[in-house]
Amino acid sequence: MAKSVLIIGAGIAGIAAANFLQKQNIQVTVLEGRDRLGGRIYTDRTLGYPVDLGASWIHGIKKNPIGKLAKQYHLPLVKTDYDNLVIYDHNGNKIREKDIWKSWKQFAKAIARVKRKAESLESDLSIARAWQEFAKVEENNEEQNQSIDLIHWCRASELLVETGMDLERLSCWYWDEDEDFAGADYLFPEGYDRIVAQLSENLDIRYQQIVTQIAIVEDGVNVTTETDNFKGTEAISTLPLGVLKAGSVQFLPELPPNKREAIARLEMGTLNKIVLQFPETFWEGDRDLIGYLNRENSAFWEFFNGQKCSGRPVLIALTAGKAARELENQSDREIVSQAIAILRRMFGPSVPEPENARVTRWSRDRFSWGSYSQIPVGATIDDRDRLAEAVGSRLFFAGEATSRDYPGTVHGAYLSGLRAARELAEAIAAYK
Ligand SMILES: Cc1cc2nc3c(=O)[nH]c(=O)nc-3n(C[C@H](O)[C@H](O)[C@H](O)COP(=O)(O)OP(=O)(O)OC[C@H]3O[C@@H](n4cnc5c(N)ncnc54)[C@H](O)[C@@H]3O)c2cc1C
Repeated sequence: MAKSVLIIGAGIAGIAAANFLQKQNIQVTVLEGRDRLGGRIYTDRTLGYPVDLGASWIHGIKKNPIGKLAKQYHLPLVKTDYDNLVIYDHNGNKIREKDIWKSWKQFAKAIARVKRKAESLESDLSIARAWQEFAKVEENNEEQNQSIDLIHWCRASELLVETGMDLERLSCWYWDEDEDFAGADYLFPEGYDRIVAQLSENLDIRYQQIVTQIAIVEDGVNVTTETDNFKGTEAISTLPLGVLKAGSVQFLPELPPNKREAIARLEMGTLNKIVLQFPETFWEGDRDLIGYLNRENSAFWEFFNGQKCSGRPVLIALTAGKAARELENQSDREIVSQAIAILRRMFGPSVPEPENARVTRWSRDRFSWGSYSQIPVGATIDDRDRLAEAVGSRLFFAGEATSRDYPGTVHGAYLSGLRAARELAEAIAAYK
């Protein structure tokens, strides 16, 4: 019987899987709920130039498959460096560089101690609790408020903004269990979506097909969308963890208990971006990152200098975790004015109103319900493997949350798509 595979989701995982299978001469149809490609790779061009509202960076270029694709497709890249950083306090004082590096060292020592101590305990605990018990930072820094604030800034930058998860939820045992590629980080000045566009050439992609049911039947898989029915001999689901958690797609028969439990245990973190385009630059344009010593615990710790990539006077405020989710309840105008208020504390009252702004709300996006998956207390890294397991020989799973080694990244999602496609191809070969 001729094979025809259905792939659910036209993010990088789904497109990677489709591309692989089509090259094996297997007929593939991709079903996508949105009216565009890329999922959490989302390049906005409404400002007249590309701005990535989802993924921006290739994290670690060496041997990174996304770096290889960029080279293969001749896509220009811009190198960035998180260490090229400046930090201001709420009175507009610039922190001395040597104080920043001293705090990074203190933070690195403290978090290593926290992790070591936590791992000697019988059960996992949140980073926030473990930090409180074992960091010993406050005791060592009596009367040194700025130094403590700086260590808290490092913690927020490394843990909160990086994972999008509140430290009260984030697992101390597993938060950094993923692997890294070596080398510098790079941005796509023409937009991250160029990668997905290139990979998806000649694929049969059906847009605005919002999947509501995936049923394994005797001779294949039936997929029902809000408007149509599709029949395949096999299927690959790349539905994000947030969508699986929301339960908006029914599986028939029900997914096995170990997969359902893993879905319930893992969580989505939230990272949002507020893109602010100004008439001109008022910050140090050669810096990559501008930090805010957020003593009052506002939603804002970091502003990324978008000028390096876009050539325009653009700052991108990054907000994460609960503060980011709460901010999503407000209007764009209110969110922007809060970001501007923080910039005025850092750079003074002359900071102008932005000419243009774009605001993301990833935790309310019905096609992802969050930015990327994380391991909270109560879940383990094995839950990612449970998420990745095929159901029988017809239904396969991919997506960033299924990646044990590289979760929450574009390269992890891409590799998961290839892994699921290989599993499917092997299953076909086995019953030929
Ligand atoms: C703000 C932000 C910043 C990030 N920054 C980086 C970064 O700098 N570097 C990096 O490597 N990674 C980054 N990431 C993570 C990266 O974007 C993701 O890990 C990766 O893109 C996930 O790919 P995926 O194919 O697994 O999922 P997705 O891209 O979410 O693809 C899943 C697809 O399924 C579709 N879908 C969902 N529900 C349905 C349905 N019911 N019916 C049909 N289709 C459906 C979705 O629309 C989507 O297109 C960032 C993510 C966010 C949100």
